[in-house]
Amino acid sequence: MRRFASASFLPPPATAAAEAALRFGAATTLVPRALALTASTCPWQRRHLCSSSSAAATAAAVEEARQGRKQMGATPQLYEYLLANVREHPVLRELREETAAMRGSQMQVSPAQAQLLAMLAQILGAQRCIEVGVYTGYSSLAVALALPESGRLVACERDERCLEVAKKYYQRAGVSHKVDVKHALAADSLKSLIDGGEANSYDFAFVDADKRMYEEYYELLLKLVRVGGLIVIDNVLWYGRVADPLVNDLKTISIRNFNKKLLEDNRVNISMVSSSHHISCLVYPIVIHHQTCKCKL
Ligand SMILES: C[S@@+](CC[C@H](N)C(=O)[O-])C[C@H]1O[C@@H](n2cnc3c(N)ncnc32)[C@H](O)[C@@H]1O
Repeated sequence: MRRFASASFLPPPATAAAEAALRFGAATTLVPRALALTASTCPWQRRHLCSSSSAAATAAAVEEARQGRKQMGATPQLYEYLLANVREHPVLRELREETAAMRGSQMQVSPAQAQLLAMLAQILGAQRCIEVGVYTGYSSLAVALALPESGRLVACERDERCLEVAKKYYQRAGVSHKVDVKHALAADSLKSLIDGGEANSYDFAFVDADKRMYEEYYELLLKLVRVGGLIVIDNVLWYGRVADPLVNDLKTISIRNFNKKLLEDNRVNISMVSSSHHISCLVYPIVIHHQTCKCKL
């Protein structure tokens, strides 16, 4: 039995022309073989927070997040360029702007990451998705927008106030009917899905919540995601800390152990992505309906 596990994401955008193009049509292609992607990437936000990080580096990273330069490894100039070249739905942009003023805004995936998540779901032909760790909804909204009308995204989050923001933007973007919000501890929500007979019925999952629970989420998601589906796991490089033998806090150790487990787990195929902005470009051809398409290709 093979599944894929992969991880992480992205930044925002920009042009009006690009905005209109963001609604992905229903994907129709299913992965032909039983594969599971397990990979993850380091969040752009805290790229300077590697082991040897000084207080100054930390402050720089915080300032960077505050300003929205959330692309790991990107200079301000490169980040601006990324923003100008990533398609971001206008409602995603509004959500990103509202979230920027909120506590924890550095947790939000970047627009480029969200774009990659949405494309992965689209390539998979995903109909049924799960997100663990919604925050204010940026990544979940990006995936929901990419799902067909009949698609469903189970959005697991424990923080009610964050969910209020997320739900507002699901509605604004016209995708509320696709999102099943689970306000509870994510592990409990995932267990409920399994108990409800939904094992092996999901195509795609994104994990972006408490790091010390990754192994448990992974095992639960392996039950829920079908063979040939994809599990994307954020933050597996933990801003470089996993590679620093001098860093041994509990979260870092958990992620290190989790990565080792994935490496040795022959139930899945894995791909560890070191930084989304190192990916040159993924282009997924779509059917264009000339009367309605406003895409600038
Ligand atoms: C990194 S943020 C998610 C960011 C989100 N993917 C986005 O793009 O905006 C992590 C979220 O996980 C939630 N979380 C942490 N532990 C959780 C748990 N045990 N159950 C449910 N949600 C949890 C936090 O409340 C937080 O909102």
